[in-house]
Amino acid sequence: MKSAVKRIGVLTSGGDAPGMNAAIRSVVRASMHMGIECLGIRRGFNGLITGDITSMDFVQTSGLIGRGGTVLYTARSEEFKTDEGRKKAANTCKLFGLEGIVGIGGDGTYRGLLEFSNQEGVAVVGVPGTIDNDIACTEYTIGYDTACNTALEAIDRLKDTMQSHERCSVVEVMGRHAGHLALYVGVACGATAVLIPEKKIDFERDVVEPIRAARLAGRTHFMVIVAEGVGSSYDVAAKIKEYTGLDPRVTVLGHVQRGGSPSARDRMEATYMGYNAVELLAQGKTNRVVAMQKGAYVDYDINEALAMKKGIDERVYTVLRALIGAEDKLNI
Ligand SMILES: Nc1ncnc2c1ncn2[C@@H]1O[C@H](COP(=O)(O)OP(=O)(O)O)[C@@H](O)[C@H]1O
Ligand SMILES: O=P(O)(O)OC[C@H]1O[C@](O)(COP(=O)(O)O)[C@@H](O)[C@@H]1O
Ligand SMILES: [Mg+2]
Repeated sequence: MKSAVKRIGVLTSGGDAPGMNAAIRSVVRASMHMGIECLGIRRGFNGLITGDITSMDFVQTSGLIGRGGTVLYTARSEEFKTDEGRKKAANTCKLFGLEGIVGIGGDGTYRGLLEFSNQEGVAVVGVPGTIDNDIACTEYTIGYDTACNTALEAIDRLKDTMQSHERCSVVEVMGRHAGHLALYVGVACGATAVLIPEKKIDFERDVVEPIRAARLAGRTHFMVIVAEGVGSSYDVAAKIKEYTGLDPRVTVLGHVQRGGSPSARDRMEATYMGYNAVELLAQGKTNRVVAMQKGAYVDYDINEALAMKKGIDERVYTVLRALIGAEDKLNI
């Protein structure tokens, strides 16, 4: 098959995620395999505006599969949200002969790609990369598995010292709009309570009662997981003190969750999705995003993808509530 594009660029944008490097490697090598030249665009959309472009080849992508972060750097570009910014980016594409862009990032990155393609006619494909797993069209985003495991490892360590001191721990997990990470980690660490932005919080029901139930069962240390999007974990801790008399310690896991060598799953997803993205451009397609649905790799129109909504996995939430001894009994 002859490729529809001869030269493309790859960029990473928004918050970084473990596995972005593996995706870059895959995009570059898949391109070479399909007879396409792939250039690296540094610093997200800013690099497209300023012409911050670097050549990429087989050797340069060697060793990238296991490296955290993104060698292309990432950025949040306000200028790209303007017509003038995108016009400058289009001139960069003309100068370097870029006919297509693969953008690895979150929903914001998809919006940027869409605006750019609509305004300037450059072919674009998005690859889902964010630890938040909050992109509606896909069950999985690159980085999520590693971030879950990183958070879990830290929480397991915290649990040791919380157990020794018979304390309550409040742990803030990343996710400014989404609670997928907090919920998953909460279930996996056997948390006493989990607070996520998708669920309206009744403090007595969702925090105090689970702590009480654990105490009545003989437990003397408690783990409360709070998603960033819920608000300040310090406020949650102060409220626990007020309601229970416990003196919680707060840990904000923060950006440590975004670092580290990607897990096997993230390396695999990044490699597959990167390959699929290049294949779409080679086939002459544009305005697509690669995704996973029911465990299979698929792709969507970006408009369609951005219009989709994604809630938390209600089944996981139900199981969590059941296992923390919440009162909402099922009628079976
Ligand atoms: N409506 C938009 N028009 C143009 N560019 C956008 C738009 N929304 C987001 N972007 C670009 O995408 C970048 C990344 O988006 P952001 O929401 O920060 O991260 P993520 O891609 O991880 O969701 C923004 O900094 C901006 O450059
Ligand atoms: O890097 P910053 O600007 O501190 O942003 C923090 C945010 O980025 C994330 O880590 C990832 O979000 P995006 O992938 O949408 O950029 C969020 O969980 C967190 O709220
Ligand atoms: Mg986002």
